[in-house]
Parts: sequence; structure tokens; C-alpha cells
Amino acid sequence: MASFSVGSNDGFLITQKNNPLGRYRNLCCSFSVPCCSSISFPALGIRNYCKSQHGLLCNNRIRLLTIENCGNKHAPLGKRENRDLHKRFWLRLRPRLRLLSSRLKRDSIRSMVNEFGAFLRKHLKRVTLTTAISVALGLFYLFLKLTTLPSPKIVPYSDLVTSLQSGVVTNVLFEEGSRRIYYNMDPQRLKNTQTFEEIVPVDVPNGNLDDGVSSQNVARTHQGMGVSALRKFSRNRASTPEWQYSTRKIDHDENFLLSLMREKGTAYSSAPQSVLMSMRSILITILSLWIPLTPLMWLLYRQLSAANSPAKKRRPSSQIVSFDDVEGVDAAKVELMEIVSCLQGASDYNKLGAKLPRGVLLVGPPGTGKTLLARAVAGEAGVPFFSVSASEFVELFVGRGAARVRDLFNVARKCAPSIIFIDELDAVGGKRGRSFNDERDQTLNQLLTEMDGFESDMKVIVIAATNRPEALDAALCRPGRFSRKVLVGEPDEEGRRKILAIHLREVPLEEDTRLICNLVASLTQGFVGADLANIVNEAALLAGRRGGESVTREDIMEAIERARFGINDKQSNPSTISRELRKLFPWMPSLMGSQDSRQYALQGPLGYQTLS
Ligand SMILES: Nc1ncnc2c1ncn2[C@@H]1O[C@H](COP(=O)(O)OP(=O)(O)OP(=O)(O)O)[C@@H](O)[C@H]1O
Repeated sequence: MASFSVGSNDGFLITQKNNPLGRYRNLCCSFSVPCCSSISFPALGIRNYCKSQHGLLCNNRIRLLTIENCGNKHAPLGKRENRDLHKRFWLRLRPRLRLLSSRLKRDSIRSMVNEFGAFLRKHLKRVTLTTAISVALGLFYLFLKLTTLPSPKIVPYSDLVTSLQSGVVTNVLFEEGSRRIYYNMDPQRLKNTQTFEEIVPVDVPNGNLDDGVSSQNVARTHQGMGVSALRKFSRNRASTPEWQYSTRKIDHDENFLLSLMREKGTAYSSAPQSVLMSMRSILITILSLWIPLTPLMWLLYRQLSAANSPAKKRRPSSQIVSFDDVEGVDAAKVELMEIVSCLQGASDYNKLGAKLPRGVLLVGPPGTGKTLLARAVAGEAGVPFFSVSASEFVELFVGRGAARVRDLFNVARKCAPSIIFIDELDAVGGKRGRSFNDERDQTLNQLLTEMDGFESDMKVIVIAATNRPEALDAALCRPGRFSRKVLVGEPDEEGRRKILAIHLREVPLEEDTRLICNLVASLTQGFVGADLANIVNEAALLAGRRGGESVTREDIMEAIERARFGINDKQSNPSTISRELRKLFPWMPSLMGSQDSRQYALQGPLGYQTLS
């Protein structure tokens, strides 16, 4: 049996030497490229030519590794395995190295350095902080590592007494400021008396403890060492601890212990804890306290930081909304348009002794366009607009909400003329004294104070929106604060038509837009602006789902059904829809008689009018 290593990356061969055919027959071929359909070896050590299944000619030099040459029978196999592993490793590594070098060629080192520099400049604060923390932790670790001492074996107090009585204890140290007693035993004397294990069991004891041992000669301590001395010290001490055993004092037993030591002639002393050890324990305490405290501190920082202040959240100017984008709420629009013209200085209200209203409260059901109106005011007035949700003032820590209100108004005053929009005012503006929520009351108080504090020529207008005006504190609604209350109600049919026209502006319709608007407006009594916007969006999505180019009447009808009844299995069953519709609109006889409501619905606009 002989084994050959092929001098290429393809693998290795094991061939049979004493072949009856007088040829070296291939027994095993573990090539990474499966090749060598037939191999013959005219002579060993000579070039081997083989043809792979891919038609490639391999030119491999074969070296003979005979077992006879090796003292150990198993050695060649082990070597071969090693070599095989080695080759595989290189085979895998090579393409990676090639990739890395090509990448390095592509991105020059200079550009990488530049990128790194730019990154550092961008995140300088973070990088500095991270580096400082890492260095501090590294130093802590180094210090702890260098000051590590081999700890003495902790034994029960009774063992110390037994050892003292048997006279094997050579010296004892009482540590000042702690309850530790360290002691050493003479191994020679120990052998003479008892076996080591009999005297000192290994388990860790506990006992009642007390301080107050008189100090005498101070034994060797390890105070005031330099780093190199420290390292040497710790290396030396790593093998042999200074004190072999340690135990804890028992209360009121010092006298007995002292008399025992005097009687046996044992050397005893007391010493303060070494400076290094004290520092070590302080550091460990600090670390073990700070690691769990860090997330808490971070939370606190997040809560208190000005970065979260609503004052920072000014709406970007790209989302400009005008009054043309709001329909169906004409009365509210007129009221707000007046304020805009006052802000722009178009109307000379001062001449008549009038003052600009400080606050406007938009009241109405959800989705009627209160927020949209406020945004339209900002867009039309062309002044800085601070939009916040009142819930952003609700804070964990008492006083933080009030501070945020103060910040917001300060910034708005600096940017005057400006508009502050507070959405869902009831989150902080609820009646005071109804709960024990001090934080909310303080926030509200601050809001009241800030709104009082405006000078009439300051031109900061607060627009607030709420769905629950009845829940608001009376002080908020008094004249001088939210003196103007504007009802933003559900749109009527004409209003719905106009709102639909706005939302259908960008939607390609199969039919005439006006016809569809009339149709949908007549079918959607009680729907508010948000519902209508949603219907248009759903219809466009449905059209997209069936791959249509434009939105058809059917899409819009289905979108209305979805808006009314939701999306469920019943949706697909028209007779179920009819049943639902019958329950809701019992006065619609013609529709209910039909098997398929949609078929009926497609009859024409007149047919839909019966729905509303
Ligand atoms: N009158 C309207 N004209 C045009 N679009 C409207 C109108 N009302 C609502 N919409 C549409 O509905 C969306 C939501 O409206 P908006 O957020 O203003 O309602 P809201 O009254 O503030 O609701 P909420 O009280 O729940 O905050 C708007 O973005 C807009 O697309």
C-alpha cells in the first residue's frame, strides 16, 4: 500500500503498489474538482497526466510516501489528513484573499482613511464617550488583575480555636475595620499532631462577628506599592498566599482567643486593610453599583434632555397645506382665515382697539379636519408652526411636562409671529383636582400661565383641537385664553362632495369626477373627511389589486362597503351585505328585493340615492 500526495490543489491519491496487473490502480481520489477518470502511473515520482471530466488536463507531480519509510504505521495517514486539511484550508482562504485584495485595490487606503476621518468628525462626541468608557473599563480591569491576590482558605472559626489549642498556629493577624482573622500554621508541627484535613476542613463557615481587637505589632502588609512591584508581588503571591487561612470573628470571644494565643505563645497582631485592597473593594462596589444603574441614568437623561422637547419639533415647510385643501367646514375656515389675515397684518384690527385672539379651540368629532385646518393656517400665514400633541407633555417626572410647555412657548415667542398647535388638548387640559395626577395639573397650570403671559402684540397664536370639549378645565376656555371656539362638524352632502373632489384630484377615474362625487356624497351620510379620504384611497388600492389603469365605479362602491362594514368574509357574499343594509336602512325596499346588491347598485346613480 502506498500513498501519494498530488502536487496540485486538486486533492490526494492512494494507490495500490502491488497490483497483479503490474500497474498502479487508483483506489481513492478525493479531488476537489472531480477528475481523473483513468490514471496510470508508468513510474513513481514521474509526472502524472490525467484528464478531468471537464476536459482539463491536470499535470500533477506525485511523490511517494511509503509506509516502510515511516517508523510509525499510523503516521502517514495522520500526516496525509493534516496535509489534506491544510490544502482545504488554503483552497477556502484563497478566493477570500483574492476578494479582499480586489476590494483593497478598488477602494484605496486613502479614501478609506478619509471615510474613517469623516465618520469620526461626524460622531466625535459619541466616539469620545465610547473611547473614554472603554479606557476607564480597561484600566479598571487592569487594576483588578494586577491587585489580584491568592485568597487564603476560608475555614470555620472553630478550626482556628482547635488549631490554636493544638499549638500548630504560628502567627495570627486581626484585620482592622473588618471581621477577618488571618492565620498561618506550621506544617512541621501540623504533621506531628494531626493530619491536615482533620484540622482544617475546606467548607466555608459563618458566625457572629465583632470588631475591637487591640492592635499590637503590625505584621507584614502590602501597602504603597508601585505598579511593577505590584506585578511582581502578585506574581510571587499567585502561588503562595501570604496568609494560609482566614476566618471571621465571633462576637465577645476575643478575650478567650487572646488568652489562648498568649498561653500557647502564638504571635498575633492587627493591621489595617491595605490601601490597594481598600481601593479594590471601592472600585468593585462602584462598578457593581453603576452597571445596573446605567440604564436607569440613561432613561433619566432621555427624559430630561432638551432634545426631546416639543419645541424642537417644528413642522418641515415641505408639507404646506392651504385652505383650498380643506372643504366642508366653511364656518371654521372663515374664522381661521380672519386670524391669518391678522397675523399677516392685512387687517388693521388695532385701529378699532381689537386684540388678536390668543387661542382658538377647534372642537369636533374625530376626522373632521381639525388638524388639517391648523396646518392650513400655518401654510397660509407663512409663519413658524409648532405642532405638538398634548400627550407629549405628559411626563414621568413631576415638573418635566411644565418645563416642556415653558420651552415651547419660549421658542414660539422668539419666532413670533408664530403658531402653536396643540392636538388632543384634553390629554393635559382636563379638569383639575379630579385625580391625584400632580404632574398633569402642573402642566396645565403652566399652560394657563403661558397663555396669560402673552403680550397682545406678541403675535403667538395657540390653536388647540379636541374631541371632548366638555372634559376641559374651565380656566382654559375662559376669554383671554381659548376665547374663540370653532366647531368643526360633520360635513353635509355638499361638503362631502367638495372633500371628495379634493381627494379625487390625483386619482384617474373611469367616469366623470363630478358624477362620482355626487354619487358617493349621496351614499355617505355621516361620513367625515377622514372617512372620505379613506374611501378614495381604498378604491385606488382595489383598482391596483385588479391591475386596472383607472378607478371604476365598482371599486368605489366596494370601498364604501368596506368602510361601512369592514373587511371580512361577509364581504364576498352580496346577500349578506343586503341583509346588513336592510338592518341599517329598512326604508330601502328596491335594493333589498334584489339578490345581488352590487348588481343593483350598478344600475345607475339614481339607484344609489336610495341608500342615503
Ligand atoms: N374637511 C376636510 N377636507 C379635506 N380633507 C379632510 C377634511 N377632514 C379630514 N380630511 C382628511 O382626513 C385626514 C385626517 O383629518 P384630521 O387629522 O385633520 O382630523 P382631526 O379632526 O384632526 O381628527 P382627530 O380629532 O382624530 O385628530 C386629513 O389628513 C385629510 O386627508
